[in-house]
Amino acid sequence: MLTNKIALIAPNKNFTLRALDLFGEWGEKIHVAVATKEDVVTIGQQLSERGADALICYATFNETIKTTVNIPTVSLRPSLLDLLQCLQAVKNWLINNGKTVSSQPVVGLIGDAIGTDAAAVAAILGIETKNLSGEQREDLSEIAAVVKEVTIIDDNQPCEPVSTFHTVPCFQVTVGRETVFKALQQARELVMAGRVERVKLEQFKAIMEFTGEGIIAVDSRRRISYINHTAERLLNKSREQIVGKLAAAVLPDINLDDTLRYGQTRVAPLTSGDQSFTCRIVPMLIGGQTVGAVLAINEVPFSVRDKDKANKALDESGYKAVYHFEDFITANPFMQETLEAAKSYACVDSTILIHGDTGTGKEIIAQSIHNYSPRCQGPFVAVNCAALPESLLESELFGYESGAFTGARKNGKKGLFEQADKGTIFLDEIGEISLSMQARLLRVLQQREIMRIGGDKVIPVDVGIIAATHRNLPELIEKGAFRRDLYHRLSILQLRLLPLSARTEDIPPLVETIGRKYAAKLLKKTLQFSAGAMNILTRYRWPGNVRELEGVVERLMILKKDTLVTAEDVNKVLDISRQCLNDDVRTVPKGTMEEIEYAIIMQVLKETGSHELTAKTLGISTTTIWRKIKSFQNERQHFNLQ
Ligand SMILES: Nc1ncnc2c1ncn2[C@@H]1O[C@H](COP(=O)(O)OP(=O)(O)OP(=O)(O)O)[C@@H](O)[C@H]1O
Repeated sequence: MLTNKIALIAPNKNFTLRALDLFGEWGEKIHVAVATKEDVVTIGQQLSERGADALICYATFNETIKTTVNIPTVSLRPSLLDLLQCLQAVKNWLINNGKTVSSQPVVGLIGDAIGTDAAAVAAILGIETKNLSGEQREDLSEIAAVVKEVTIIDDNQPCEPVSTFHTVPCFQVTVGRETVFKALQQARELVMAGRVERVKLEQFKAIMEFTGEGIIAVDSRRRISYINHTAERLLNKSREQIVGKLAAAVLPDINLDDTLRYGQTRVAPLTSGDQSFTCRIVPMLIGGQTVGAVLAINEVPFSVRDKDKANKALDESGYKAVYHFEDFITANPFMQETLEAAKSYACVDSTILIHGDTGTGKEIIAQSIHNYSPRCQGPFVAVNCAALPESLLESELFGYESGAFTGARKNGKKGLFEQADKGTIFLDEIGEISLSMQARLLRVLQQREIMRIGGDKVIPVDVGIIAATHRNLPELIEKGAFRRDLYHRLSILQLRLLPLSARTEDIPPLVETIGRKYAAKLLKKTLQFSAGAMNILTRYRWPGNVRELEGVVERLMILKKDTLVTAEDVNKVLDISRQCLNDDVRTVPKGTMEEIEYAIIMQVLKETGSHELTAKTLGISTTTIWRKIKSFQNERQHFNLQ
């Protein structure tokens, strides 16, 4: 055990003796060890193990040692004043010996501790130098050929061999007493700061031991730096087995990328043996920089079997989100930023509004947000507000009590808000709901409670709300068709999805991913698209966006006998959609855009007999079909038209 908590690592015996003299003079009992380049790491580690709180290391030793010991180190090298004193003596010698300082008196500098600083100070004094620090001892004879007048060496080089090989005088730059004193002071301050930090750390650890949650800290290099007892118990592993290990090796379920790279908080399931836990991953921030992550592991009271059962129940109810952010293919920078924003939104509980045309991926984003959020274990309930008449939408959303209306179930019915409890409700086509429904919805958003139709009980609901629309809601507000207060409630966090025509760089990767998906589904080989084929695909307008693109790739997959898709193939397949539309347009009477659209939809609906097939034929979603029919009929009613 060291008596004093500070130790010095010196480069040679002379240095040691001088340092010991100084420490003796100041009444300091500092342990001084001599090291070489080869054994300095071992000596540093030994001193640290023997209880040193800080090391003062001679110049270049410090660079080698500071990353190998876990105590602070202070570098001890000649200060500028030390260099100035030595170089002034050299200058005086040159002058006294009749050498002209500025006319080629070559002064050799040897030693890593004096390098560039000495050259700079010499330049100020008008002395020309040559750095010989890289030269080997054996080459000292050659130094004589270069060094015309004087050699200056650092503390690490004894003067003797230099003077043996050539006759020029040798001056040594020594670390002065002032410099040693400053290093000692600095080491003391670091020890003090370290003590304060250690006390804080002990307090922090004590607090961490008292929290009910398992806590694991991970540093920026993804190594586990701390684990509390609860986490040891939950993972059934000891501190020794975990600390210092890579997080990925110990916790393979946990993905730290989003937290360490983007500073995001997220929640993820964590399994250990047959136990399942919920893990919150929070960034560790210092001055706005992410320097690591803290994992808070929460014991959830169900086993893997129960979890499977719960998942099965979710599967059976159909209220399950299948998409994750990775499923959203995009190479467009704006959309990539949108995905990042969506990930951040997933970590908070505010209402999110997604704008985007049909088929741009609003539902994928809504599902991904749910799966990324702390609500991911709960249900994901999607409601298409345009697909249901108002009375039905109301009873679907809020449920009803027994006998609430004729035809109501005997025992009443839970509404979708209740079914989405602890999960997320996705209100698609929110722009289509009536003003009275908007008023009811506003109350739910404000109070997070509902009342069933025919009931008098207030039921609290714990749901995340995501709404989506293709409509320009501020425009609807101006027309009096959408409540401003509801809009403000809904749009706390907003996301905008670009139409496919505004992000054509997404078309090749989407074609590839969709192609692979259908190839697997239809047990076929993947398609190769010629440059001409891809050119047409990227120039097409894609009114039905990604959904339409999916339809085109699926059609190609079915129709193609070989795997190479040419421009002609693409034109043919795109022509089917165009023809379908054009033929129908020719058969409908002239009228407004809405009237023509309505007529086309009704005609295809008559031919196909199903909303799904109509949607597929026209390259739009069933939601859009429902919405267009409904909005056309509403308008007719509103204006009393036939
Ligand atoms: N970026 C994308 N990457 C991969 N698939 C996508 C992407 N965007 C959309 N899709 C696919 O396109 C189809 C339509 O997506 P989605 O239902 O999410 O669109 P939407 O905007 O909700 O449409 P609508 O408003 O008409 O309901 C889905 O099959 C989805 O898988």
